[in-house]
Amino acid sequence: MRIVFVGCGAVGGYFGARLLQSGEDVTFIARNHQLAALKQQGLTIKSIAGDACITDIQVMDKPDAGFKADIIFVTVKTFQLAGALPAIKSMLAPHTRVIPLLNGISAAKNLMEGGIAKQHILGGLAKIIAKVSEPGVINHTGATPHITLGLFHDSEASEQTVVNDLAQRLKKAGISTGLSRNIELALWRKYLFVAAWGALACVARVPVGPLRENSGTRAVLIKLMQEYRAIANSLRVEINQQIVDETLAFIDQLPEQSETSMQRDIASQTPSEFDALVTDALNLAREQGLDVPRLSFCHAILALQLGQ
Ligand SMILES: NC(=O)C1=CN([C@@H]2O[C@H](COP(=O)(O)OP(=O)(O)OC[C@H]3O[C@@H](n4cnc5c(N)ncnc54)[C@H](OP(=O)(O)O)[C@@H]3O)[C@@H](O)[C@H]2O)C=CC1
Ligand SMILES: CC(C)(CO)C(=O)C(=O)O
Repeated sequence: MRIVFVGCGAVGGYFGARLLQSGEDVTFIARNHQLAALKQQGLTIKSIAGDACITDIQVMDKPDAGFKADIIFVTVKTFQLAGALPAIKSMLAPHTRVIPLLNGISAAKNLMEGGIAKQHILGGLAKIIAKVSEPGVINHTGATPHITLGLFHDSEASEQTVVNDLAQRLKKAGISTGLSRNIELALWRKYLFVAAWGALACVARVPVGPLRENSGTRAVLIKLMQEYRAIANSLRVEINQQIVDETLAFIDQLPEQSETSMQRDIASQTPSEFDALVTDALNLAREQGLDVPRLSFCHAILALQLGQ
């Protein structure tokens, strides 16, 4: 099975490397410094789950003519998805399945709006705390690396075979893998965590420790999570109080200094996933006629800072 990762950053590089170690046929579509480093020195993983150094990587900046994939994991950032579409499209054969591992709840929709037919797309999400520390080097510092796969509610039931086969390969590679019967809910659950925490953390400009310990910001965080929950519920995604409580409990046990990638990106004035994590949610709330005062506040402050 030919597995391609479009984007070889923290997520693509980590999971691609683990699949390579397990003997899978993996190709990366990469660019810039990462492309040069992968060609010259290979891929190095520095990880709390064990280091790895893999030379002789199959990597291209754009797929060769006629190069087709069986599985394409999309592992670029949300604002890079449109730019990755030509590479994805050129690797599609009728049986190819495309699995976005991006944060947010709109990647599948954006792939479809970008011209990728629905039958090619399966659901997925990644959990890991990792970053590219220097070209060719992925630093995994937190969380058990995990991938959840699942069919969308309107996918063909026969697609389950593809998902099951891929899950077996991921597990064989030592990757914690979950199969979700409700991938929309799983994506929203992750969204509730990373977007609500991220939006407030970007406004407050503090790591998670002070944000959750200060009674004022903790109260705002809880209300903001309820607003994300209300948006999900208005779309018939069953984020319930138990999920909100579990998400808060998860935030409560993160290392004090944790920050979200959107927070780091905004602080360093590099492009961020603000549109996918904050603006998308606000637009959905407006479409549904919901009053979301904390989300509106965070959006207004951040949009102003970002010059939008
Ligand atoms: N990092 C983490 O711990 C986690 C991240 N996520 C999510 O996963 C997604 C990916 O994040 P992450 O891996 O951190 O991001 P990175 O920035 O580390 O990696 C993205 C990579 O894709 C490359 N890229 C972008 N467009 C193209 C293109 N058209 N062709 C080839 N390569 C391209 C980028 O290159 P360049 O640098 O040159 O732009 C970069 O190397 C995001 O949605 C993120 O929110 C989810 C869970 C955890
Ligand atoms: C899980 C977490 C918080 C890891 O960095 C993330 O997905 C993000 O920061 O975007």
